[in-house]
Amino acid sequence: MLLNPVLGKLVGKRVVLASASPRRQEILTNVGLRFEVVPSWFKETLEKSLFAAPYEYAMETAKQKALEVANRMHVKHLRTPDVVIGADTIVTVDEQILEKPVDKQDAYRMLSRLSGKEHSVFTGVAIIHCSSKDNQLETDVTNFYEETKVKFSDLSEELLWEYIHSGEPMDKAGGYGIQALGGMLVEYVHGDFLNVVGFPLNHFCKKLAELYYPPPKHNIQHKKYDSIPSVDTFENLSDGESESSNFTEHKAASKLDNSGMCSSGAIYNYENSSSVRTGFMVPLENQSGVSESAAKLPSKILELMDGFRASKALFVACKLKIFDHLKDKGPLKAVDIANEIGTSVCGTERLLDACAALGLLEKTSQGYRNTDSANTYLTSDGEYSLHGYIIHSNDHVWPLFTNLESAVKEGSRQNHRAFGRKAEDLFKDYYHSWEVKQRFMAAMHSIAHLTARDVATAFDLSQFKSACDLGGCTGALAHELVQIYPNLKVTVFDLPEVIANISYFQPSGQCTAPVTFVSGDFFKDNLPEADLYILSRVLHDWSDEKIHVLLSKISAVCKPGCGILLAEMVLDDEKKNRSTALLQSLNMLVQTEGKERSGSEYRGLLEQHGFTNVKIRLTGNLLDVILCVKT
Ligand SMILES: O=c1[nH]cc([C@@H]2O[C@H](COP(=O)(O)OP(=O)(O)OP(=O)(O)O)[C@@H](O)[C@H]2O)c(=O)[nH]1
Repeated sequence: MLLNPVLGKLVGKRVVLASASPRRQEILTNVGLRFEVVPSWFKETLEKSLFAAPYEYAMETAKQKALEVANRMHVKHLRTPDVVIGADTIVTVDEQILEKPVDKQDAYRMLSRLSGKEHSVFTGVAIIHCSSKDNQLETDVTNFYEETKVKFSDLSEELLWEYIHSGEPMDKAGGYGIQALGGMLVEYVHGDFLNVVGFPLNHFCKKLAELYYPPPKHNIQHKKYDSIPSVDTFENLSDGESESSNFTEHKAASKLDNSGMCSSGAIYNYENSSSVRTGFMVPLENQSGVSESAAKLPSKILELMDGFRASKALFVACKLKIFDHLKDKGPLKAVDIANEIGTSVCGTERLLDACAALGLLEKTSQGYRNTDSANTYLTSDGEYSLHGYIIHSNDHVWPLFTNLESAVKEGSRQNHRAFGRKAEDLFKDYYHSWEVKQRFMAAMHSIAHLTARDVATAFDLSQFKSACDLGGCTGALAHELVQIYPNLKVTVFDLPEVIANISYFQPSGQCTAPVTFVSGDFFKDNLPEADLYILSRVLHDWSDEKIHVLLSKISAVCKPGCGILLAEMVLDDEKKNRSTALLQSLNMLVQTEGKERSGSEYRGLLEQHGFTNVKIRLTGNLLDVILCVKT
């Protein structure tokens, strides 16, 4: 595909759009960019008089919007995004900056200023590349702006007020939307139309091209990307592995010395106008016998084809406790690690090398050591350890997924094939042995702990005095809730087998008094009284029929004003965009009678039981949150 190699460089990265603007979301979605939306909380209150030019104000605001999201995600989500995009659109006329009108009078003031005149629309954009070093967020900011000139016709008072009463001006810079009714006010546009709508796509692609395809060294002084690379240049911008696909590599590449060796040791060939990393070239002979890169290498498909290898390497490294073994130690040689854990040297060395290449370990001439992420997430005893979930994935999910074909053919769970027995009840499967129960609870605990803050803060829950976390397992979310809402009393309600086993997972040195554990089966037993019922990763386990049973029980004990908080991966209504959630739905197919559902599907289920005012928040973390109240 000729058009997408620049945006293709963002594939596989965690890209976040720090904007609530539906127009920006649409512009970027329309060109196939995959991203999460995390609206910025940065207030647009920078002192305008401090800026020499209006575009500097827009660029700075865009930067602050994006930095706020990058910082928040780094702290709250414990998962640093790779790229955060922020934007700010302003209109300038008669040396005045116009932003979004605060009310109809303000819209009138703006539009009457624009009537019959030419004005400028500036959008400032910030592209922030993020990384985490020693748990500190590191950011690399690229900032630019685009200007478009727009001329309005003379607008009569009547037209102005009719337009204002349409409601369109209110959330738009300068008080008009050029893409809709506001288009009728416009005599001409000079420049990028999408810039007026809120996002200068063309300039954005050029910036990405500059960042990801810097000009060859001998051209650096002369060549300026003053347009998106022409189409034949795009062909050189292969989407395959022959190009360095990573922003930091390009940073390194731009520091090349004369030997053609960059600081990371990769060799670059500057003979051609497109710089290529020779190590990843797949030489092909063309008719004139000249080698050229396999430009159409289907890297995405190859990545998917081999994805299971990377998963399994991670699983085995965790199972063998390699990250535990390396924790808090200097680099260790493969032979020492192999001797310690009782494995072959040749096999261990290959596994360690693969883990290093996957970014899980660092390899130096002295040996291997953990990355910061490995210390945080892959050792078995860290506060935010995912070890339990990884072992569960290896021992439980993996055998089930090997039967995915049968699950798809039969439309049902595959426990009998994977484990040789048909569990009559979903959770009986986990609780038949202490070891399996411990493993399952550790898995549930690690995800609940990692997502608890986002779930607890997605909505302001301070109006509720008591909450009952149905199926709340080890209480990870409950403990987070009582920290955030000190007046909230939380009861965790779960099966007796679970409640009997929670002590291992309780936070140490913390007052746990406000969390109470009650055992019972939410399908069979009376539910504890509460103002708010929480169902986190519960509904996805069950069929619609069972969900109706549960919701009608909750509805029966819920007074008006009481609510339900759901935490699930919420699918988009068309079920086509959120691959992690869609794969999770396959996961539900192989092991449960449930599935992941869209926002509309959850809304439909809840409304049937009198829970209205359904609000959905996509958190950008693993679980999204839905809040509704009983009317
Ligand atoms: O012709 C149009 N002009 C402008 C717009 C929309 O106006 C807003 C501009 O506001 P801002 O840049 O502050 O962005 P917000 O919407 O507040 O979202 P953030 O979360 O990014 O701050 C923007 O939405 C433009 O799309 C328009 O639609 N048409």
